[in-house]
Amino acid sequence: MSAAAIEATGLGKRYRKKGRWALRDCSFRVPAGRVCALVGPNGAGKSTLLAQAAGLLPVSEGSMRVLGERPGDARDRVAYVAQDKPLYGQLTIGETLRMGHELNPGRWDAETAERIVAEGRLDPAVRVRTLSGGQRTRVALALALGKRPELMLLDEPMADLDPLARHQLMGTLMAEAATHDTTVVISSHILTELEDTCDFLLLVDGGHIRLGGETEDLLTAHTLVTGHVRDLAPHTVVESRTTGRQLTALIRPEGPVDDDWGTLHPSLEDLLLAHLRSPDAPVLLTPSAEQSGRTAVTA
Ligand SMILES: Nc1ncnc2c1ncn2[C@@H]1O[C@H](COP(=O)(O)OP(=O)(O)OP(=O)(O)O)[C@@H](O)[C@H]1O
Repeated sequence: MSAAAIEATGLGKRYRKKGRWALRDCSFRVPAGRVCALVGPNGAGKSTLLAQAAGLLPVSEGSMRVLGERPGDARDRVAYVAQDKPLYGQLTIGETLRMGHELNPGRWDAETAERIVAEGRLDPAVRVRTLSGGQRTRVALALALGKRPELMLLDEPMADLDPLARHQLMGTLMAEAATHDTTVVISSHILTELEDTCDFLLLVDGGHIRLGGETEDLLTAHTLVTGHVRDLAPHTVVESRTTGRQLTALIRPEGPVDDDWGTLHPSLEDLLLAHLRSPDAPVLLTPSAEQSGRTAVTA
């Protein structure tokens, strides 16, 4: 089994004593070198999980290892781009990149950081406080990629970028990740963006991991069936809906599927939406996402 970039065992977080759990009982691993989509509805716990992995939020329960270390200890090798992209407004873009250089001696990739800024046609002499939301995002990603991290934690990084900039920056991000074998964990609500770029998936909902594993494996483990289906046994049913006598269901086949049923391969969107609409569907972690010593499928 390949090394893990992130491993969590029984991970939990609550922000206030006796408050609601933002994350609970999360056990999973993200293998090194993967581009992992972190998806889930608003308030699911994605930002909490990323901030914990970045070493910025203490773990309330359970444990987490990042690049084999306690999260805070791995900070030099990790780049984290938070949703609000905190940058020093009084610095110019050029000064911001110089700060990146000084904070990351021996690792800093000035050429990449400067190229990302230049591709956005940003003047290095301009102060960060005068930038638009999307332009700040570009500078934050330039800082993150300039660090040449082993792990990038990106919290909805593309949300305020125009479609062209999003496409171009996503391309740069993926090319850099592939060249340097960087692990990327990226949260987003834009499923199409993730479908094209991510090879690993974590679905968080209500503070729990619902799905985890190689995207291909998770898709292959499911089938969309339609037809005059009365009994879906022995298959595991994620979601089923009936219109008249016609039934449509997303199942995890537990053996051959009836020849009379129509079958389709689900898209990533089919898979995620069916799980989000069915919070009681059993959890599925493929072997690459499960913690060593745990079973492949946990209910
Ligand atoms: N600083 C905080 N204090 C108290 N509760 C918080 C805090 N930050 C987050 N929470 C709560 O923790 C839960 C998870 O929030 P989190 O921001 O991690 O979700 P998310 O999946 O990133 O959501 P979104 O998609 O809207 O960004 C929510 O119920 C939220 O209200």
